[in-house]
Amino acid sequence: MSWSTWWKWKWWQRSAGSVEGARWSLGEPPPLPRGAICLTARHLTRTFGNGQTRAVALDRVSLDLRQGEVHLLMGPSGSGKSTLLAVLSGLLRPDRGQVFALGRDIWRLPEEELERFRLRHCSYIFQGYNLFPALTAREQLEIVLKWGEGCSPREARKRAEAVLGQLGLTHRAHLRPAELSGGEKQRVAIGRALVKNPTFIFADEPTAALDWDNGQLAMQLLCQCARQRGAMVLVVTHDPRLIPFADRVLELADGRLRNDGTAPTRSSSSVYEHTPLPLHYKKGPRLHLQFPPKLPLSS
Ligand SMILES: Nc1ncnc2c1ncn2[C@@H]1O[C@H](COP(=O)(O)OP(=O)(O)OP(=O)(O)O)[C@@H](O)[C@H]1O
Repeated sequence: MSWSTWWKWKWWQRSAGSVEGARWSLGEPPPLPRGAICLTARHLTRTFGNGQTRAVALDRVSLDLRQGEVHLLMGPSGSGKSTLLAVLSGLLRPDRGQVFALGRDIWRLPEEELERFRLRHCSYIFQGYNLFPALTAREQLEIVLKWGEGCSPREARKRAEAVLGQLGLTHRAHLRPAELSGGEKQRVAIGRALVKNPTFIFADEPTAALDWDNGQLAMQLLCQCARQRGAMVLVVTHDPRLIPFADRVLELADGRLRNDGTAPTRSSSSVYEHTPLPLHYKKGPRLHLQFPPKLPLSS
């Protein structure tokens, strides 16, 4: 391959949002193989309040999370699930303990570097969608690319449209959140999480506000992201019906891990692959995400 062909190929990878291209541009090592430990927590402790109102949300929690796998974090209300997700994802500083992500102790990074790390590697999905009311579905995705990666408007639009197309939302791209159904809003939120090709996806009760059909669809999208794109997915949930989608299930009780997910769930990928789509989605084409999205070579 000549130098100019190589350069064009690298440019295309980068502009197409490919992980390889993005990593190359950051001078980072190649991605870890599926199943490799990519995020490690050691002895995490987090309390809120003091004196009589002191609550121990996390009590010396240690765990390992793996590339390309879907992890469920379960436990009773108040057991510390959201706190653990926030600490692991760089949103909430622990009182004690360490979080190693891609070999870096994230809570030792300077604030600016931590922010860059979150922007580049982490995506968040919440029960309440957290969409901007004034932006259309397409703009919700574009803003992530323009603001987070400094993409040109043209490139951002192309990538946003490609992901919305794969989510079956092309015909809804011009609508604002108030004009979308709950399931569509969650698909936009998932699209916004996926469009930047994150290394880690953190989802807090992503299916809680959805009916079961849309909940399954949301989980299928997250599973595809893990399987095809190699993302580490961590989902906080109360819903045991999501267990068949997971590679590993971690259980918290009173801020302590009952099990650390070391034992994988029964062949979850085959369960996932054979989970039928909800009936009304069978009428349309089956959703298959591709990472990076297929984009035309000419811009
Ligand atoms: N900002 C806060 N201020 C005070 N206490 C808090 C705060 N956030 C969490 N806590 C306390 O920490 C503990 C764990 O809360 P957390 O929200 O992590 O649990 P959870 O398992 O996610 O609960 P749920 O399933 O109900 O969302 C609870 O006792 C909670 O009251």
